[in-house]
Amino acid sequence: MRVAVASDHAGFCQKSQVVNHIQSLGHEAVDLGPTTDDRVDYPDFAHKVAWGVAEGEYDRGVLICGTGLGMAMTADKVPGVRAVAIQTPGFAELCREHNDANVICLSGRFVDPATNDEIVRIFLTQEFGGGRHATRIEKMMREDER
Ligand SMILES: O=C(CO)[C@H](O)[C@H](O)[C@H](O)COP(=O)(O)O
Repeated sequence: MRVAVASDHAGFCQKSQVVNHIQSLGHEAVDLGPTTDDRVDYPDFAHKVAWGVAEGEYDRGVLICGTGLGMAMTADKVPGVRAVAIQTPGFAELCREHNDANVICLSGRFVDPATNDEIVRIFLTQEFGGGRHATRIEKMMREDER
């Protein structure tokens, strides 16, 4: 898979590790910035990843900020994107199996790097369950067309 990765200043400390981890899992990771830990506005980076996924340039996206919350709120507004803030491996599994998430947003301030690595691994390996979940995703995504 081709995976876009970006952060703000609060997630910058974990971004390189996440990029390296994605590559070690056999995927292509594209770092969309920032290049320093200078203070930035997370929507600028959430938009880069979310639009890249929405337009098919990337298969998945990973965003990292302080909490993951602002990144998720921003990315999820882009049509075609299903972005969620994830803090545990269990939620990572379910956001793929039940919700077919295509962007996850990690916390660089409240979740340790090893846990985020495991979250990313699950995000890139867990399949969508389909069936009853597909019906719900169809209903969810209809809002993007209104
Ligand atoms: O999700 C976020 C905002 O909802 C992020 O945690 C940001 O990284 C955070 O807001 C940055 O805060 P700062 O005080 O500007 O470092």
